[in-house]
Parts: sequence; C-alpha cells; structure tokens
Amino acid sequence: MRLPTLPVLDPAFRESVARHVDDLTKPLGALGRLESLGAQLAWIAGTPRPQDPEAFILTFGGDHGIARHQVSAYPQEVTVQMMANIAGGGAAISALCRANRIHHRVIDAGVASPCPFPGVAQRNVLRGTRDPLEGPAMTRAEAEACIQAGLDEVALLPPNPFALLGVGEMGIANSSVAALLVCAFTGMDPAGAVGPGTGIQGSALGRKLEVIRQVLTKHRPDPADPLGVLAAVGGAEFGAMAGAMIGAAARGWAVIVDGYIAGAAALVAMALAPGLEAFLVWSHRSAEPGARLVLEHLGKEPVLDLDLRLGEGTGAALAVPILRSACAVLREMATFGSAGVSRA
Ligand SMILES: O=C(O)c1ccc[n+]([C@@H]2O[C@H](COP(=O)([O-])O)[C@@H](O)[C@H]2O)c1
Ligand SMILES: Cc1cc2nc[nH]c2cc1C
Repeated sequence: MRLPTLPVLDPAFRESVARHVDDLTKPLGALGRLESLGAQLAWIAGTPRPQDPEAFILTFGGDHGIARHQVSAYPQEVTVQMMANIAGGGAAISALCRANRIHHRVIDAGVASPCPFPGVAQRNVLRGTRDPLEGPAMTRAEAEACIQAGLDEVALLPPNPFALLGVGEMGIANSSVAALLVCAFTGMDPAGAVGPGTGIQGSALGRKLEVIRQVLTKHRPDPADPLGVLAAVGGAEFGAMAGAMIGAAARGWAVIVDGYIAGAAALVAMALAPGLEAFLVWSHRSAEPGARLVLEHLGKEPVLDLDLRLGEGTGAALAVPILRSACAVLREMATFGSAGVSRA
C-alpha cells in the first residue's frame, strides 16, 4: 500500500531550538520536561516560537473475534453502547475534550453491530474481526482498508500547518490485541504484555495469557511485515489509529499517543512509517502493566503518570494543556538579551 511520506525534520534546526530554549529567562533547565516537550513541538512545527496549537482527538471503535474467549471483564456489546455514549457527550473523553478546547470525533472502524448514532463517522471496514485462534483476524486487504480509514479521517481535518492530533480507541477485548501487537513488535514475553485491561483477575487473567500464547504460536507474526501482523491479530481500530498517526505526521502535526492500546497501534505505525517516532508524544504511563514496558523498550518518558487505564483518548486529552503550555513558553517568554537579565 502507498503511505504518505513524512516530512524530514532537520537535526540542525533542533539544535537551534535547544539554543532558543536555553536563551529564555529562567535558570538553565528550570522548566524541566516542559523544555524538551516544547523543543520537540517547535522542531515539528518548524519554528522556535510555535503558535498556540488547535487540538483534535479521534476515537476509533472496533470489535474483536478474540472476545469470544472471555478475555475481557465486560461483554462485547459495551463497545457499541459506549460509541453511543461517546457520541452523546457522556463519556470521559467527551468531558475532557470540552474541558480542554479539543475538537473530538468518534469513528466506527469495525464495531460488530451498526452504530447509527448521530455524530459517529461510518468507516467500518468489517463488522468485528475474526477469531485469531481460527485464522487471520483480517485479510491483508481489510487491514489496508483500516489504515486507509485513519488516513481518510485525518484528511477531513482543517489544513492547519501545525496542530496536535490525539489518537484513542474504544473496543472490548482490545487489550488482548494490544498485547499481541506488543509481543510481535517488541519481542516481549506475553507475561509482560498481558494485563487486566478492563479488570479481569485471577484464573481469568491466566486464561487470557494462555489465549495470547496460543495466538502467537499459531501465527508467528513477523515484525518485518507490519501489515501481515495487523492482519493476523487485528484489529480494525488499530489499523485506523496507525493510519491517523501517519496521516497527521505527514501533515507536519504532532501526534499524541493515548494509553496502552493506542501505544500498540503506534508500534504498527512506526513499523509502517520509519521517521514517525519524531512526531509522537507519549501522553501517559497507563496502569496496564505492559505500558511501562513498552515505554522502557522505546526509551520514552510520558507526559503524565496518573494511573489511567481507560482509553478513548483520555490521556491524550489530559496532555493537551501541558503541550499547549510548552508551546506558550517557547513562543512568549523573553530572552536574557531582550529582557536585560544577567546570565549565569
Ligand atoms: O489505553 C489503555 O491504557 C487501556 C487500558 C485498559 C483498558 N482500556 C480500555 O478497555 C478496553 C479494553 O479492555 P479489555 O479488558 O476489554 O481488553 C478498551 O475499550 C480500552 O479502551 C484501555
Ligand atoms: C464502561 C467502559 C468504558 C470504556 N471506555 C473505554 N473502554 C471502556 C470499557 C468499558 C467497560
């Protein structure tokens, strides 16, 4: 499949942004990680004084054949019910987008039952993936169509030269799919990647781990073939999230990765689009245990650590005010020279 090419970010410009940050009226490094976040955003925006960015969040819904193996604490119909709730403005992501001046869209990328609710964009490539213990969750053509759905959603957003795009999801059983993708792309043992998700515990959690091991044994997903991995284990919202991440970066936007599930989609996207990593901001350290391991594997420090384990894009929404603040200090602060303040 043809993916858009990403802008090449100039390392020399990054160094000049770092010099700008050090020239602002504060002790060297005193704004801590706000400085490196601001520098990353300035580097992506192509200016040392980035504008106040518009923020968008896309929440992609999908269902999963693996749900039939009782890998979630909740029944599959919660996905479509929550799609209605999100579209109706009653979900956590709805409240957080309102609270933080974020444009929000919710998209059916492959929910098992129709989502005919006003405000849910219809991009379902399939009505739930197939059981990966029986065969591939999707065909390669379906996996490609999911990625295209994410690219197409981004194409609908206003053509701002620079903005923030947060990517999140809703999908019962997708913490199992995330674990499969994490194992495929990091080589991690499933014991580290599998966790409670919505809250399964005890022997049910042990069975979830066993299902994940069986799927990996059956498909032996090859990380050098990211589309093949996505097709083998699923799922639709992961493909759409990966496509949206690539589409936003291709526009020169910063991409805010939500929690464990969106992080797994980011692994797919990074494998499909080398160079994407520079555009990604990791919003928070999800309480799902594998999330810490993924961040360690990539050497990334997230913006927040609030014990969230919800998804929907909620961590991405919470990171937006911090990222806007990082842009504001780089854009608005005086320099030692302009303010007549003595240096060390
Ligand atoms: O993103 C996260 O860090 C996260 C961690 C745990 C659960 N979730 C959400 O919970 C659902 C997946 O959990 P499960 O148990 O159904 O696999 C799905 O709708 C996700 O949005 C999300
Ligand atoms: C109620 C509920 C809301 C969610 N939001 C994201 N995943 C979810 C899972 C459940 C069960």
